[in-house]
Order: sequence, then C-alpha cells, then structure tokens
Amino acid sequence: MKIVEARVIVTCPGRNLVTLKIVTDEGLYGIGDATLNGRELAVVAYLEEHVLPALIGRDAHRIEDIWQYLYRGAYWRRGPVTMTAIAAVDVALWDIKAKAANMPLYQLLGGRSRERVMVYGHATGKDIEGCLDEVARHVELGYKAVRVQCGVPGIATTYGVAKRSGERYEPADSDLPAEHVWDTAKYLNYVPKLFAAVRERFGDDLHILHDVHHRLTPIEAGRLGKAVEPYNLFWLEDCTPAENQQSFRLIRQHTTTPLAVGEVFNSIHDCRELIQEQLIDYVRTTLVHAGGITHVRRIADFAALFQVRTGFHGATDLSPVCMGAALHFDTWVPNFGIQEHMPHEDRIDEVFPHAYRFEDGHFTPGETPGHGVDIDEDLARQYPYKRASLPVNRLEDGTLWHW
Ligand SMILES: O=C(O)C(=O)C[C@H](O)[C@H](O)CO
Ligand SMILES: [Mg+2]
Repeated sequence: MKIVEARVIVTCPGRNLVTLKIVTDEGLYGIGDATLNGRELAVVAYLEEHVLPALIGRDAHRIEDIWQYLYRGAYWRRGPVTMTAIAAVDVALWDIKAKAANMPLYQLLGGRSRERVMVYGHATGKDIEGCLDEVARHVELGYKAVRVQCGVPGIATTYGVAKRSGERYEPADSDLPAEHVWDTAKYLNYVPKLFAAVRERFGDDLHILHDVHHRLTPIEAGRLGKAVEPYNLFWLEDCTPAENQQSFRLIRQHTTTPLAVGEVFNSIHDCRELIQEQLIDYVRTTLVHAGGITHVRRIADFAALFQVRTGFHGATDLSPVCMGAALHFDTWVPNFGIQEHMPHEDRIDEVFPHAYRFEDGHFTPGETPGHGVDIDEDLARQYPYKRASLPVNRLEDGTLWHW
C-alpha cells in the first residue's frame, strides 16, 4: 500500500491546530496531530520541506522503518519540532494500518486492558472558593479526578487559572508572549490551603491533582510535597524543571506525594533516569510530542518495569486527533494511570468529528476502525492560522523565570 499524498492542514477554530493527512494508493487515509503550541509553523515547515517529499512512494505498512528513517536518517535527533513531525507521520500511519485491518487501533496495539479510561478535568478559580465551585461542577459532571488550580493573593496571574470564572483556561492568549510575574513564597504559603479546602468539602474519595508548572526549585518542591501529604494528592505535576533528572532524588528524599513529569519530554532519553531510579510515579509524555505511538510505546513499556504509570498530557493544544489516538493507547497500555482531559470548544469538535465519548468520569475510544478521529477539511479552511504565543514569567525584580 503506497503513500501517494501527504499534506498539512493548519486551522484555528479558536486555537491553532496542525494536522497531517497521509493518503494511500488504496484510497485509505490516516491523520496525525502535529500541533506544537506557540511553535506551530516550525513543525509545518519541517514536515513540508524535509519529511513529506520523502514519504511519497513508501509502503504505508512499514511504520517502524519509516520511523527509523525519519529519526536516524535525519542525523539531527530529538527535539520537540522533529519529534512532533515524526509523531504526526507515525499516528497517521497507525490510523491507516488499523483502517486496513478494519479494527479500532487499540486492537492492533494488543487489545483491551480495561473497559474505560479514567480522565481528570480542570477546576480553576480566581480564589479558593471559586475553585471549589468548579470542582463541584466537575463532580456533578461525573469526574472522579480533578486538577485544582487557583489564584494566589498578591500574584496578578497564576498558571492554570482562567481569566473569568467558568471560562476555559487558554495560555496562548496573545500575539507575542504576555509577561507574567511570579512569587514563589506567596504560592508556597497559600496553595496547601486549597487542597485542605477541597478535602474538607469533597471528602476522601475524589482524586486531586495539581500542576506546579516547573516553578519550584527541588528543595521547595520537597517542602510542598511534604506539606500536602495529609491531603493525599493523586499527583503533583512538574514541580521543578526536569532537564536535570537527578534533581528529583532530592524531592524524593523529602516526600511521599506522588510525582508526575513529562509533558515537555520528546524522547525516552528525557526520562530514562527518572523512570529507572523510580524518581517519578507517572510519565506524562504523549503521542504528539514524542514520536507517536511507536516511540511512546517504548517509554510506557520501559516505565512498566519500574512501576511507573502513564498520565498523558491532554490540554486543548493537543488536538482531538491526539486525544483519540491517546485513548486507544490508554485502553491498551497495561501500566495506565490516568488521562488528562480539557474539553475542546464546539468549533474544534465540529472540525474533528470523533468516535470517543465521555461518560461518568471516563472515556471510551469507540469502535471505529483506526483511531476514530477525522477532519472536515472544508470547515477547517474557514479558520485561518493566527499567531498565538505562550506567556513568559518573571520574578518581581525582572529575572526571567520558568513559565
Ligand atoms: O495541561 C497541562 O498540564 C499543562 O501544563 C498545559 C500546558 O501549559 C500547555 O499544554 C502548554 O502548551
Ligand atoms: Mg502540565
């Protein structure tokens, strides 16, 4: 089955999303997500100039060989742009293979390991009360797990908090990066009160998660982890930047709060020590940014040896194509932990019709052959690309910090 066409579709139905479509001589096609938030057109250029011309005429069934060709063959390895481009090709080819087999993708991966996939939603509030109301709304919707983020008194803008209550949180909200100001001391003194309030109001059964978004030093992360142990978090995410994997040893020495890392990783080498030394509990690396199913499956299998579970990134900047493929992966992967879920705007769901469904705090990927997500290209064309950047963070004295 030969690849006869491969093209990139950029659309902005409320946010920029990049999709790769690969068409074969048998009329089957597959799609992959190629969205790298705030750097979308870098991936488009990489695909259009360097990857797609080399795909034409190749056998669409040779997924592994094409993966190696794009990874080893490029000489320049790894990096988010490269690995997002490879992921788009890989997921599109798995979509084609599953369609050719007339099976939902999870069947090709090894079949069902569970009946449904638990997801966590996002509760955000300007203050603790506002966040509690949002938790209540999620509980009513059926969520069993909720990520909680709230504003901190004295900090004008805090990561994860929507501009107005009830609105979606969208960080890529301006043409050029907005400048935020961060204060670690104020955050560390305040945020444990949020978890205490959530436990007080919702009891012990609700799974609570929280994203620090890389802002603490290792010893500060250890302090926070220790302080929140009484509230039994499902996980504390990205508590410090993880380029130096060894720094997580220090955090582990101080706390038993489970740790999740990895939404910015793009290769198994980014998390090898974290996993092998059991310095984390959940790996968040997802298909679109880490080479697709072919590579993330290697990470997940390696993680399973060390009782590290998956907890894939699923923010709205990952398109429904990524979400659909991820849900098939989650349905199969033996060491599944949880899946992030931020609902897309209706306009996005219309551009990407999909088979996955939410019910009672869980998703099912559907039984449609392939990954079950399609793109309405005519509709997609009605939403032209609009540059949008993620913010940057500075300390009060102006020092550039981690956003
Ligand atoms: O969903 C999360 O946990 C995030 O941290 C979201 C990221 O900020 C977002 O995907 C960046 O593009
Ligand atoms: Mg995160």
